[in-house]
Amino acid sequence: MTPPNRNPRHRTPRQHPPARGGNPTRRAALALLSAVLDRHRPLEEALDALPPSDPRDRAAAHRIAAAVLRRLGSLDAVLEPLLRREPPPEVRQALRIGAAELLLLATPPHAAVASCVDLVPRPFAGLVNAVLRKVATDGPQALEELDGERLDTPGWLWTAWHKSYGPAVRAIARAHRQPAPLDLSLKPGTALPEGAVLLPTGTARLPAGTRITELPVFAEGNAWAQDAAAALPARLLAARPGEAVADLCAAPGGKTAQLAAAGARVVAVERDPLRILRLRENLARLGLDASVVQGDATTWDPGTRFDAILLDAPCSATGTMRRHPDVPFLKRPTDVPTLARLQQPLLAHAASLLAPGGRLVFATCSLQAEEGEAQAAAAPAGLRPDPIRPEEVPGLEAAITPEGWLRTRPDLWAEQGGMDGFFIARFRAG
Ligand SMILES: C[S@@+](CC[C@H](N)C(=O)[O-])C[C@H]1O[C@@H](n2cnc3c(N)ncnc32)[C@H](O)[C@@H]1O
Repeated sequence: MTPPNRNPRHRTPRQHPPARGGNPTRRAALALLSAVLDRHRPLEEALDALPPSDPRDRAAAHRIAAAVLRRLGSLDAVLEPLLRREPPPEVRQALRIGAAELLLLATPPHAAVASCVDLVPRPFAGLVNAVLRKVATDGPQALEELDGERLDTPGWLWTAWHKSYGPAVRAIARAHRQPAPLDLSLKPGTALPEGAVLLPTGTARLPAGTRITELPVFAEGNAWAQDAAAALPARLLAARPGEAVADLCAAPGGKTAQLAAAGARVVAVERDPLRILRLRENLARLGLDASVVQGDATTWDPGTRFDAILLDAPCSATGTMRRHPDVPFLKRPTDVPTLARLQQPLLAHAASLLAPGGRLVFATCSLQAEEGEAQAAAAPAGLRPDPIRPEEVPGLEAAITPEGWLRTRPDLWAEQGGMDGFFIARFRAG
C-alpha cells in the first residue's frame, strides 16, 4: 500500500466548482480522510478540527473514515479497474467512502451512492454514480478475490513484521481490520461496568463503538480508556503505596493514573506543554494525585533517586493501528531508526535515576524490533534484566520471550478483540 495521490502526473490541474453539499456525516468523513490522506495530519487532530456537531454524527463520520483507512489498499484495488484516470483528491475520497459503505458497512446501495454523489462537484457526479453502482454489483466478488491482508498493510511494515513474526504477519494484518473494543482501566475497588468483560490481566472490556463518555463509571471519575496491552507496563512495575515512582514520558497519563491509583508518590515528566494539559485534566477528572513536571526526560535532574521508573518511550506506534488506523499514512520507514535513536538516551538517563535495587520498566507501543527487543538488548550496563514471570501475565504466558521480555501483538486474544502491540522489558538497578 503506497500513500495515495502523491504522483504529480495524477493530479488534475483544473479547478472545479465546489461540491454541492451532501449529508453532514459523509461530509465530515470526507474532511477526515482529506486531512489524513492528502495533508498527512493525524485523525484525532482532524476530528478536533471538525465544526461543532452532534456527537453521534462525529462518531459516525469517524467510523466511516476509520473503515476506509483500515481497508484502503483493498478499496482502491476494487476501484482501480473502474477509473480511467486519477480523479481529483476529494472525488477519490468520496469514492472510497462510497466503496467502504457498500462493501464494509452494509449501507443500503441507494443511500451510499446518492450521498456520495452529493459530496462531489457536479462535473463528477456522473462518474461517482456510475463507479459506485458498479461497486455495488461487482465489488463484493472483487473484494473477496483480493489478498486484502497484504494490500491493506504498507509493504515496509509487512516485510518487517514477517521478519520478526513469520507467518503471524497475516494474523496481525487481520487484527488490524477490526475496530478495537473499548478497554478501561478501573480505579481499585470499582465495580465492573454493566456489559463489560473482565480480561485476565484486569482490564474491563466493552464492545467496539461503546462511547466512554456515556458510561456512569467515567462520569464518576473511576475509569479511563486504556488498551489491555497498554495497561501491562505499569502493572509489571507493581508500584507499592508510598514508593517514589517516576513516570517518564507521561502524557496523556494512562500509566500515571495506574501508578497513582496504586498509592505511589508519582512524579510524571512530560516534554510537550499541550500534552501536559491533557495529563493534568485526566488526573483531575480521576481525582488522582501526581506531581507533574514539564521537562526533557533525557536530561531531567530531580536531585533524588526513585524506587521505580516507568519509561513509556516515544515510538512509531505501529502497535496501535487497531485504534489509530491513520498510523500507516503518517509514519515512514525512516521514522523507526530515528525514534530508536531517541530511545537509547532516554533509557540510559532513566537508569541513572534509579535508587540501588530500584525497578525500571521500558515500554514502547511498537511492533518494530528496533524499538523493542533491540533496545532491551542494548540496555546500559547498570541495568540487569528482571524477567517477567508467567503468573504476572495470566493468559499471555506465551507472549514472554526467551529473554523474559513481554511482546504483545494485535492478534493475541483475537477471539476477545485483540490488543495493541507492545514491547515491555523490566530491569533492576545494579
Ligand atoms: C508513548 S507516549 C506516552 C503515553 C503515556 N505514558 C500514557 O500512558 O498515557 C510518549 C510521550 O513522551 C513524550 N516525550 C517525547 N520525548 C520526550 C522527552 N525527551 N522527555 C519527556 N517526554 C517526552 C511525548 O510528548 C509523549 O507524550
